Amino acid sequence: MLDSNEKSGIRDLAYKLLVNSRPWDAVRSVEELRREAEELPVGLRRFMAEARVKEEPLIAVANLPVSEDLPPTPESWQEAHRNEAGLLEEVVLLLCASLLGDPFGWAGSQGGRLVHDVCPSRGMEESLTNASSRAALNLHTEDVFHSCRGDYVSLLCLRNPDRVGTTISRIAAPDRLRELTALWDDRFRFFPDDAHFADSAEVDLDGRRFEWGPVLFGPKDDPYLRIDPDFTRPEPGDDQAERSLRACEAHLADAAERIVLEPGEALFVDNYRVVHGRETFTPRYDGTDRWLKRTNLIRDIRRAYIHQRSRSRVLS
Ligand SMILES: O=C(O)CCC(=O)C(=O)O
Ligand SMILES: [Fe+2]
Repeated sequence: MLDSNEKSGIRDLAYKLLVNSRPWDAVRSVEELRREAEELPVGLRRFMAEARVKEEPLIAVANLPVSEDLPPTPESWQEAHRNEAGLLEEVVLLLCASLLGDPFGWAGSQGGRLVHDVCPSRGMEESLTNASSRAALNLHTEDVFHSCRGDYVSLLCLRNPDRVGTTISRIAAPDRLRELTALWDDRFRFFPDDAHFADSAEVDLDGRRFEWGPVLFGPKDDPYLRIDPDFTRPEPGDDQAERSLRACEAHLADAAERIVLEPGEALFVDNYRVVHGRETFTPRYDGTDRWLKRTNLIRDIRRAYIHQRSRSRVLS
């Protein structure tokens, strides 16, 4: 929890960066943001450094600045982008996030933007994207399909008047999964989610490029996790893998908790240790809807450069 001096210091820093970087382009400014993050309050920097080395599953920072004259919640990310809605908050998120990792984007997701707007959109209410509302987002690893998926999903809340919960879960008792050895094998196909098919979500899974891999990997006693029930499929006929996958999902469902983000609160979700999702809600579409800014962070951007074969933070 930041105190009021720290909060206003962060506001001033973000504001200064923004006025010196017009027109705003997060990709162009990201290196400067990392440098300027050294001006953030020392308590925050130490807190984030410690959380990073300890691989804390969830890192919460409260009392970040949000503009008093925040514009109405946009009805889509495109509208947010066009109107540059919530730029100060975008810079605040990027500053804090860059203490943990390197922000990056996906060419096919929200137009390659580094910072996404999470707000309910008309026509998307039941979709499997973060523009949904009436349908829940199941607990998932972000961008499960890709070996360069983020190490963290960073969320900064601008508005959440109906106290809609973000759901989170992790492997609470690794021992209970010990028998499910299939989870450690490359017996699972991970498909891109619908957010990567902006205008063509009707492309069925079979038409999407996927990666093979395990659901559990890394430290045996406290494994990393890769799972998204909607986009993870064993090979047809591999009943053991299928059963193990369902058991793992049930384990995660049992351990699920909800976190209600408040305006000015940021949550950094370790995407290797924690799955996240969202409860259902009724969209308002009156400018007062729930609104988050979100960015993906990778701990070593070189993983992305190697995949991309170029120094680009926007992966395709
Ligand atoms: O809206 C939320 O709380 C999380 C949505 C989500 O899964 C995401 O943006 O990746
Ligand atoms: Fe997500």
